[in-house]
Amino acid sequence: MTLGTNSMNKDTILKVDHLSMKFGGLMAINDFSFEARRGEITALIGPNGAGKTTVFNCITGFYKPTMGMITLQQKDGHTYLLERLRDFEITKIAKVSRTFQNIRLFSGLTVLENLLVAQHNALMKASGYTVLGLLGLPAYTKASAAAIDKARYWLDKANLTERADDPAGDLPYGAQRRLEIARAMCTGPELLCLDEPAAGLNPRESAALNALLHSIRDEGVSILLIEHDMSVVMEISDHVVVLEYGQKISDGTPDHVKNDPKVIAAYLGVEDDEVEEIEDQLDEGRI
Ligand SMILES: Nc1ncnc2c1ncn2[C@@H]1O[C@H](COP(=O)(O)OP(=O)(O)OP(=O)(O)O)[C@@H](O)[C@H]1O
Repeated sequence: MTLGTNSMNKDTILKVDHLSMKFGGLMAINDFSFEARRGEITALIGPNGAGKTTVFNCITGFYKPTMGMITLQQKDGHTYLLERLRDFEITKIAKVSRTFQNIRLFSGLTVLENLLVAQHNALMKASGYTVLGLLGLPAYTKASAAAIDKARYWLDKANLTERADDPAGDLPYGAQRRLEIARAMCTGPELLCLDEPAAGLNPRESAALNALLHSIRDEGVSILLIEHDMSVVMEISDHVVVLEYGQKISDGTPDHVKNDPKVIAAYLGVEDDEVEEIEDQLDEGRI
């Protein structure tokens, strides 16, 4: 659902208000609110089972939240209530793209073909949805050239140009991850949501991923990611939000969050008041 324009701060791209999600008797997300700013990398972190994927699934339309509002504000000021859109509308109209924990490429298609398939909607629109359009309309020819240019651009950014004609399934794991992100970028998102992009990567692949994410941010695209690898989170994020048992326990810069006793307690699985004692023991080298 579009809200037209509104009075939200123009630097906010995503506003999650009082989100709750219940599975039967389990309150997986409980009154969770946060904002992601435009042009920033925001990381959503928390221990296993904290509710990160559930929040992602609510934002990207895989789940309908039990309660709450998720507002996406585009650069031109148009806003959409994501919980009222269907998942394909979230990509197409609200311009939110996502990747998944498990790689989902067309492994038998080439790297380039994967990037062209992602632009299928734009190409079909230019064809007027007719075979004649596909064969002769100048609009289609123009759109098709633009799709190839965009694919080339993201191949280069993802450092995959040399592998363009290879089947996607033949790429090493880290390159497949970058291809998935390049494919999501070919849909022209304003917000890119990444579910554990660094999972299973070696340090070299992880560095290549960080470089790609920084170049995406530098183009003004906002990124929201779930990540377990704290070195990745601390290195690339501008803003970190921490969830525990479906509730927000911390929100701020990577430095702020890293030193927040509530976060340390959540990750170590101890009570808040035990944190100071643990910090002393760490300082004294007793643990
Ligand atoms: N479809 C579902 N049906 C029932 N319970 C669910 C469903 N999806 C998630 N849950 C439960 O909701 C809670 C939050 O799960 P979620 O997967 O969102 O956490 P997470 O922080 O992403 O965990 P992880 O880091 O392990 O991926 C868990 O207790 C999980 O078992």
